[in-house]
Amino acid sequence: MKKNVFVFSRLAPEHQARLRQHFNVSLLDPDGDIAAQYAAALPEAHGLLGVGRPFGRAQLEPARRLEAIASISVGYDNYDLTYLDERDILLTNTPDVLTETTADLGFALLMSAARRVAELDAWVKAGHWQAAVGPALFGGDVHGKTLGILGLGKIGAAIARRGRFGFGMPVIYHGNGRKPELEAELGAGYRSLDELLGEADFVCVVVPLSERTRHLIGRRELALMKPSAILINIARGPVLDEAALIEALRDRRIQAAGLDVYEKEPLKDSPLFALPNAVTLPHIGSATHETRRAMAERAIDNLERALLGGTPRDIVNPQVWARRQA
Ligand SMILES: O=CC(=O)O
Repeated sequence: MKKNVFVFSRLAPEHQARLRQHFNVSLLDPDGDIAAQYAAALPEAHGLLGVGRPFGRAQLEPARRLEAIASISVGYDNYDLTYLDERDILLTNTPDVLTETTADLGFALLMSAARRVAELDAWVKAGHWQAAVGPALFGGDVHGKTLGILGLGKIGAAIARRGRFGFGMPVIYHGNGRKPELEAELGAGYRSLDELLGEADFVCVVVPLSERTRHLIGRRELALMKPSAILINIARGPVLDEAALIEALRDRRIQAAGLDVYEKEPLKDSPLFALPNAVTLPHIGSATHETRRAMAERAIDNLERALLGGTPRDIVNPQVWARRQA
């Protein structure tokens, strides 16, 4: 008998068709009664596929047949791993396929914030361009400036390569531990958090959200940054204390910020909207046609292996898988 899969995010028709080859598939209709659809689907589901919904004890308690969840994302901070462990529910994610695309977006934010691309685009379209621009609208250089990476994982390293080899930027980094191979490849120097904040011209936040990294950058840390420095966040909103960041941007205690993620998404009625030195994007780090397709395929592949046999490529909680094999 086919197992049941509930898809709680948008999925392209060809991916739906692929899933239907092996599973009974039900799809969340975003225009319908969301709570009623979850209530109907969860008790039957052996597998879940999608992105961006908080899944903890309260949400998953009714899902008594659930064996695996395939998240179409690299981040999985919206899952309660302790509860998944308790329930023996396997969780997979989609690393690797989004690394370069997300690094591209990080660099786009960096360039945009430094050269005021978004701000001046709006200025031109508002009809303000009457004469050659003067120093009031100048930006700052990117090439040759010091690039500070908080979290030199795969995406952090991909941003660092762009900076080092494309823009001649010295790279410094802070994270859980030293990365000798990347230090050699990038000529990167390890710094304490405080040293990095004081030295970098660009601080790129690329750490996963966890209890250790929640509000990693707050008022104290922002005060350590240079007044000319630019902060980029493509990780998760709560890694920054957003209220403290807004104050720092408003008072020009740092130069600018490039943000793709926020404490509460979608971002609505935020003081950030009034700040020309904040570039605000709608959580689009991996949002290209090619990469979203690759992520969906990787997630489906993981789910097929988890429910049909074979080892999924991207297991977040390997102890669950190990118990299942024992
Ligand atoms: O934020 C996006 C992801 O985690 O893939």
